[in-house]
Amino acid sequence: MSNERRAIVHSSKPELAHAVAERFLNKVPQIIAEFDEATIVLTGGTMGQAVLDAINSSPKRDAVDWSRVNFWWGDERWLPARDGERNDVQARAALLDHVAVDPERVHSFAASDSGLGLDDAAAAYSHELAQHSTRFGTYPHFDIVFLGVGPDGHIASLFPEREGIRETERTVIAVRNSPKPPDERLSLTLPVLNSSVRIWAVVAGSDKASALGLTLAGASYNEVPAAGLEGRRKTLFFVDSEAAAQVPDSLIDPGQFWTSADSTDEH
Ligand SMILES: O=C(O)[C@H](O)[C@@H](O)[C@H](O)[C@H](O)COP(=O)(O)O
Repeated sequence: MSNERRAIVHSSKPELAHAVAERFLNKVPQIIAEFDEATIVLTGGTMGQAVLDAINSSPKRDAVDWSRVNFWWGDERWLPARDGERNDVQARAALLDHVAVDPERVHSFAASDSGLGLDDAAAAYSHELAQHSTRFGTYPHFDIVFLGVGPDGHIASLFPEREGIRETERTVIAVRNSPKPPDERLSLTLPVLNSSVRIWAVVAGSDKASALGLTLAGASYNEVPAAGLEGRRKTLFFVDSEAAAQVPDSLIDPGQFWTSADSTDEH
């Protein structure tokens, strides 16, 4: 199957969040029907949370058998377990606390008050991934990886011109001196993110236009980490019109400027 990579443009941030939520709510039941479970990697950041909020407010929310959904995170901020800036705390507040998830299927990174050091926390998550790996792998099969993209092109906690973005052996890294606060973070590495069947990057705002343009024009991933994204089947950049300002026309989905009513299309 060919690997597709393209941008799907929505007119505003709320439209964008709503459309991605609807797509998710159509896709996940199909995945569960076929494989008996669905495995999702969540992201931090404003659009990641906006999508979870939109999923939570959708009338289709309760049509999903949430007890069959496995949740992992692409990255985490190294903060205490209850800190409101943690990605998992935000995701729980936006969605996971409102649906009947199976707690054993929700895989948070360790917190800074867990008693583990940062490197041990990275090793622990790596171990947890391996425990749920497919037959030959060191991490699970992922159906959908959600990501945000920073103004510098970072994804998860993989930043431009840092070692982490070039890591190919480890599945999880500890990040220190992060350009985006907090200073310390944990992140899946690019090969793990790219192992997903689908990558859905959700990107909004004019401050992301340059990074997104470079990403889709094929910049080096060392300089623009998002340019290294390549899911096994589809790599979709769901964007608002401000973020799309520098994307070459040929890479914009022909159904561009979809309204939410059009977004039930399934790929
Ligand atoms: O923990 C985090 O901060 C992230 O996972 C990070 O990679 C984020 O997704 C981007 O920085 C985009 O964030 P915004 O959507 O808030 O710009």
